[in-house]
Amino acid sequence: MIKVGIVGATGYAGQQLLWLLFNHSKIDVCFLSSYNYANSAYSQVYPQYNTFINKYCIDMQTAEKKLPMIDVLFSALPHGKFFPIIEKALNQGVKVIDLSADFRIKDSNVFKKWYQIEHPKKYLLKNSVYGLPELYKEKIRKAKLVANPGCYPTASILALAPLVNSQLVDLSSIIIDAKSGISGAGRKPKLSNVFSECNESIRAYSVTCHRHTAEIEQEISNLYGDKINLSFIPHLIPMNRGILATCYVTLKKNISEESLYSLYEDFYRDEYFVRITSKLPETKWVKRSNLCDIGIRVDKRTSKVLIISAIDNLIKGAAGQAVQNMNIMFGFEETEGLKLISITP
Ligand SMILES: NC(=O)C1=CN([C@@H]2O[C@H](COP(=O)(O)OP(=O)(O)OC[C@H]3O[C@@H](n4cnc5c(N)ncnc54)[C@H](OP(=O)(O)O)[C@@H]3O)[C@@H](O)[C@H]2O)C=CC1
Ligand SMILES: CC(=O)N[C@@H](CCC(=O)OP(=O)(O)O)C(=O)O
Repeated sequence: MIKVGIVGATGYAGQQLLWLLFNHSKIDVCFLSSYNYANSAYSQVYPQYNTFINKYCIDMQTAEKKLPMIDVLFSALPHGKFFPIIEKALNQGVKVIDLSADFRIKDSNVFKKWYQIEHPKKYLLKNSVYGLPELYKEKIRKAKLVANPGCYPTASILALAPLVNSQLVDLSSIIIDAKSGISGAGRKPKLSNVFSECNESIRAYSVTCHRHTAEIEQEISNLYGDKINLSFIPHLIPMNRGILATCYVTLKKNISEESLYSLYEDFYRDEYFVRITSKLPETKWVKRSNLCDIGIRVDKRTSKVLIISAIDNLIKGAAGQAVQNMNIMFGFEETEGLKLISITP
């Protein structure tokens, strides 16, 4: 059994993480931190845990004192709130999995441009590993600090990786049109996320300036071996969870849909959580699972390739991927606690 602490356990991602860890056979959860609910019973915040989780939430100062008890610390705090404690955890030999964006962008100048702050722990960036297991499994195995990817980047990078890696892509052509359910914005109340503001409506937001553009570009450029700029357009849609990313790419030469399917199947041959599907993905087929479904179509009239991916933003896009990373870091089966499939309806 390994001992786990979660800071930010009362947010949507933290709660989803606790739900997954509760069903994991090798985990003992030692503490749960909250900001507004410190000293409240966790089951008061989320009554579905009544009789199952008897713990009380603690504040960050108390969490810090409990670091010597644990083997791994998950942070599901908002960006920027984890910096004061991360060093203390690492210095005490605690492995860290950070669900925020604080350690995803390797170049601190790029981080400053997109997050508008000077990175306060630059020296930790060189040792952080981008936690996308389908690309970085061996590095994750040895990592002490894993930066869990964002939800949109997970869906987008997995959709584009095989094609970009094959060097077939026209560099200037990539457009990602992505849609997210509202839980992607977290539990913290915000007027624009209120039911009557979002229901029966779809809106694009942060067009040309969403911070995930930098994260996707970093990984796509690494795969290609040269700097790639791309267009990323997120949309908010009126459902609780799920992301659908439609990626438009022009290839340097014509290639059949069948060959593209073979390319993708080969690339993800050993990856349990990626399914290459002939039927086009829908969020409902991956909801509440750690799966990423990917479908491909070639538009012969325009020579464009369309790659469509679907994930659950809170699982493969956050907590499930974090558990997948923990499994790899601690030598457990990668799928432990994550063999979940969607329920219909
Ligand atoms: N939602 C999603 O789909 C995804 C989220 N993420 C990332 O995961 C992290 C958590 O996101 P999410 O769960 O959506 O956010 P929420 O707003 O739902 O939760 C944030 C959590 O952090 C706590 N918190 C907030 N401010 C502070 C503070 N100043 N000091 C200490 N604790 C604080 C909150 O406590 P309390 O509730 O008690 O106030 C809560 O437990 C973020 O970094 C986000 O970017 C990553 C991928 C997907
Ligand atoms: C719908 C919605 O608001 N989504 C969030 C992305 C959440 C996420 O995955 O990303 P981070 O971990 O980088 O915050 C947004 O657009 O900021």
